[in-house]
Amino acid sequence: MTSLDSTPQPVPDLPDAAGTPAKQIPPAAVARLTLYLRALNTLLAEGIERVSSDSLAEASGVSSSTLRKDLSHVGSYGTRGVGYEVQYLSRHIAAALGLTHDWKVAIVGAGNLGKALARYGGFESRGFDVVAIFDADQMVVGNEVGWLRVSDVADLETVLHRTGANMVVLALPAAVAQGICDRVVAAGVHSVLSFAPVMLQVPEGVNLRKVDMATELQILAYHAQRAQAPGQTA
Ligand SMILES: NC(=O)c1ccc[n+]([C@@H]2O[C@H](COP(=O)([O-])OP(=O)(O)OC[C@H]3O[C@@H](n4cnc5c(N)ncnc54)[C@H](O)[C@@H]3O)[C@@H](O)[C@H]2O)c1
Repeated sequence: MTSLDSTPQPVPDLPDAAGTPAKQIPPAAVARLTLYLRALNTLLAEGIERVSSDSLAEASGVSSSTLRKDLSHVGSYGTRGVGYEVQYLSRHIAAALGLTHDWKVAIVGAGNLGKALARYGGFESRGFDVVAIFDADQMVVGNEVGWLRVSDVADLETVLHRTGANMVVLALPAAVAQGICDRVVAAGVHSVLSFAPVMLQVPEGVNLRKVDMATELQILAYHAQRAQAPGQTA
């Protein structure tokens, strides 16, 4: 049994741009690749075709040497004096991160958080299609959330299969999260993102990520406090 928290975890067998399995990319580098991708997509939207490693590093908030090392994991080195071709590199990183797949996301829990996530328009442009939202409360089932209608969690397995959902977000109370997670996994979904404030257990081979804003705020508070302490630099 494995249980992961929001600490970046090793990502095995990421495919390279050609779709063949590549060697494992260190978790911290995977996290930074998402930053580079975001910066590259901003450049693309601005019509910029080439970028130097220094500029891309600056836009991503990392050093040039870190950027070059991270990009070497996806086999993309750029050309000295010419830099990186923005569209090519963006596609290359997206492929390495598995973002060229068709991800269909189902949300379980149509409360404050679940509804906000379902209504957020920014997932689709990044390749994540929200295809279903569930709740157990019969006052909520059948309600419209964005363009979706809330399904009864009693029909979880049927709707997951019908919609082809391959990722599930848990926006549920802690007390029910493990039971729902078990059903999701038994239904064949192997990627779960949980907002529930509880440690979940999943079988080997299932990727579980936990988002915990309170922990992130505590880490931020720690750094802020250190920065304010006499003799410390930010
Ligand atoms: N990780 C974070 O940063 C973060 C931030 C905010 C909230 N949360 C957590 O996310 C969860 C949702 O928060 P919220 O504010 O949306 O709560 P909420 O009470 O508004 O929504 C929870 C929803 O889950 C539904 N539900 C309860 N049992 C269910 C079941 N067995 N199957 C399906 N649906 C069920 C409820 O009917 C309700 O609609 C909570 O556990 C909360 O603590 C985490």
